[in-house]
This record gives sequence, C-alpha cells and structure tokens, in this order.
Amino acid sequence: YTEEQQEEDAAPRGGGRPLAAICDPSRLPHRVVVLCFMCFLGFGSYFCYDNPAALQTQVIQDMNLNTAKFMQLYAWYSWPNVFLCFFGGFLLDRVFGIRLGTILFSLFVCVGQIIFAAGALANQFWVMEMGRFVFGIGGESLAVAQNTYAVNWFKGKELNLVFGLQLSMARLGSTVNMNIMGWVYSRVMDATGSPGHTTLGASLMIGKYYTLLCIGLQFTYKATRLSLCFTAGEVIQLTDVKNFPLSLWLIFIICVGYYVAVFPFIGLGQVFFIEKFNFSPAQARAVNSIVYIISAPASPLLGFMVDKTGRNVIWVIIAVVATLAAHMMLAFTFWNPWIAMSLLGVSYSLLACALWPMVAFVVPDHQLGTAYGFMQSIQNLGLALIAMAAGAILDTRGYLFLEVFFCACICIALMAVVALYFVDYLKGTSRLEP
Ligand SMILES: C[C@H](NC(=O)[C@@H](N)CCCCN)C(=O)O
Repeated sequence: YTEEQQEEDAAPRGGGRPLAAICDPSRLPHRVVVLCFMCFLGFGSYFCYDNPAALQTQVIQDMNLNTAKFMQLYAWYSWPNVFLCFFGGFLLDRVFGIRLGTILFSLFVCVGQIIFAAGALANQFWVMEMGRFVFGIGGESLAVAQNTYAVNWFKGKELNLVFGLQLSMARLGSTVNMNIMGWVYSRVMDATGSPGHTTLGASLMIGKYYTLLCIGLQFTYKATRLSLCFTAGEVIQLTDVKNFPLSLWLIFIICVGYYVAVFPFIGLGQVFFIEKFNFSPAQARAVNSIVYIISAPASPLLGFMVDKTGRNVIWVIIAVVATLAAHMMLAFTFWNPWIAMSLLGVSYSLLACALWPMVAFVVPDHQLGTAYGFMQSIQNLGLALIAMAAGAILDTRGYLFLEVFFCACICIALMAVVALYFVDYLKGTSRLEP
C-alpha cells in the first residue's frame, strides 16, 4: 500500500477551497454518507450467504443430497477463509488499501454467486461448492473491510452504534433472503413448469443481483472521490500477530465458540422446526428468520446502548448466557420455539454489537485489518469444521444430540468471556470499552 495510495486516500478533494460539509471527512454529514455506503456492503453478501438455508429443502431435493453434503455449501464458504481472511486483512492494511480492497472483494462475492447458481443450472454440485468457495473469499474479506472501515471512520465516536447499523443492514439482507427466496423459487417453478436443478439455478441467479448493489455502491463511492482519513506511517508486519495481547486471543475464542452455534444452527433450522415442532415449511422459514428479523432493528439500538454504557465484556457475558438458555430451551423442551428464537435474536444482536468493536480497543489502528482478518480466519475454521460435524451428527444422531453439541460450544465461549473479564479486571484500567 504505497505512500501515493495513502495520500490519495487521505487527502480530501477541494484544491484548497473549503469543502462542503458533505465532502469534508471531518464533518458529520460526510461520515453519514460514508456510513450509508458501508451499510450496503453487507446487504448483498449476507443476502447470498444464507441462500442455502432459505432453500434447504429445495437444494437437498433438486441436487439429491443428504444433510452432510448440504452443509458442505457452508463448509466450502469457510474453508478458504481459514487462511485467506487473515491475508485479506493484511492485504487491506499493506497492499490494496481499503477502497480498492473492498471493490475487489465485492467482485469475488458477485462472481462466486454466479458460479454457485451456474452449478445448480448445470446440475453439478461440485461447481456449486466452487461457487461458495469463491463467494467465501470475497464475503469474509468484505466483512473484514467493513469492520476496518467502521473503526477508521468512527473509533472514539459512535463505534458500537455504527457496528449495529452495519449489522442491521446485513440482517436485512439475511431477512430478505430468508423470506423471498422461497417465493422466487415458486415463481420460477411456475415459469419452468416443474421443480428441479434448473429452477434452483435460475432462482439463485436472480439472487446475485443483490450483490451487484454493493459493488455498484463501491464504484460510486470511489467515483465521488470521497476520501478516508488514514493514520499514515505505521505499517503492519505479519510478525505482529505474535504480539497480539491475551485479551485479543480470548476475543477470538469467544467469536468461534459462539458463532459455530449460530450460523450452522440457522443453516439447519428450517427442517429442525418442521421435524421437531411439526411446523409447515412457511412457518419453519418464518421462525428460522426471526433471529435476523429481530436483529435488524435491535442491532443499532443495542449498539447505541453499549456506546452509552460501555462495559462491553459484561454485555457479551449476558448475550452468551442468554444464547445458551435459548439453545437449552430448543434442546430440552417443546415450548413454543418462537420464544427461544426471539431470545436468540436479541442475544445474537447484543453479542455482535459488543464483541466486534472490542478488537479496536486492544490493537492499534494499523493492525486492525490483520486483527479482524485473523479473528474471522479462526471463526471460519470453526464454522467449516462444525458445519461438517453438524451435518454428520444430524444424519446419525438426530437433533437432540446436535443441540447439546451447540450448547457445549456456547459453554466454551462463556468460559472465554469470563476469563476475558478477569484479564481485563486484573489490568486495573478496563481497556475493553470505548
Ligand atoms: C459481524 C458478524 N460477521 C461474521 O461473523 C462474518 N464472519 C460472517 C459473514 C457472513 C456473510 N458474508 C455477524 O454476522 O454477526
């Protein structure tokens, strides 16, 4: 990432004339415009991320899969990011810079979705897996870029709220996906006359247009020459990773222990609610999407609350305990699952708003992309392994054992966040809050 690129990114455009507030990076109107562009980044990526979950029954039937093979679609998303996510963050910090990096990663998201849909059209599951591989390279590094943008522009200001707003737009993408893809499939089936891989591929190809939205916005953003204020000078070294503090490693463990009980669960949730609670497919889709439906409005509100109260670690403890309670309700009771899923929606939103900003409190700005990349690499290693394990457990031992397995994962996150509380407490001055 050359000096010229840093100067290009950092120097506001105005030629010496006073900039209008909306073009002045130091003014709130400019930051609001930047935030709007940042929020759209997540919409397309999250819309496509859970395409398999929204069409679980159709994908399994049309491609003739079992659950373990179906979950490979999530595993192939995560496998490249075990390594590439880390390098994606390093490339952002050191090579491309955040603007060019974001555009490149957005292109991977769109191309990956096209390959994924083409695999269904061609009735070649391995092509669908390759599409998820390419999509994953872009999707996770795009999330790293989004987190880095947020800290670069809003650290010390409304950082938890900004993470909440970004997550809100991402959840909106997931919610639209969960509730529209089944309808799209039905309409395409009416047009093609029958279900099958062709109908599935055409439906998924329609889904890619949402990812085009985030790419178009990035080009717009670059075209308007809006700039980004970098703290020039310090440059990440790959060897910096060995100096990451213990509190950051504990944040990584919390992240992987928690998310492996959320994304794979939602990926398998639709059939779970049909089989355990005798829900119709439409009811199952609705209750499975309530996590995202709640998270969309709740994330900014909870982010604002965390901004005002601080105590991020305490909020993460509360979120993890509430999530454990939700999974135990789903595992050991037949209580209305809307209760547990609503609790999961609120706790998941609180966790995301309070956990991700903490990275910015424990590493210097020039290491942010690498730190977020490493965090998502570890998260994706866990997601890839658990996605495969969850599919295999379900095929062999059923949902009760799977839910107990998810509860055990959440307990690992709980032990890590309690350890983080004491590590932060023993430091005397709490560093884990804005
Ligand atoms: C903020 C957090 N993001 C992640 O966990 C990403 N690794 C997942 C990205 C999935 C879509 N590309 C979250 O979603 O809570």
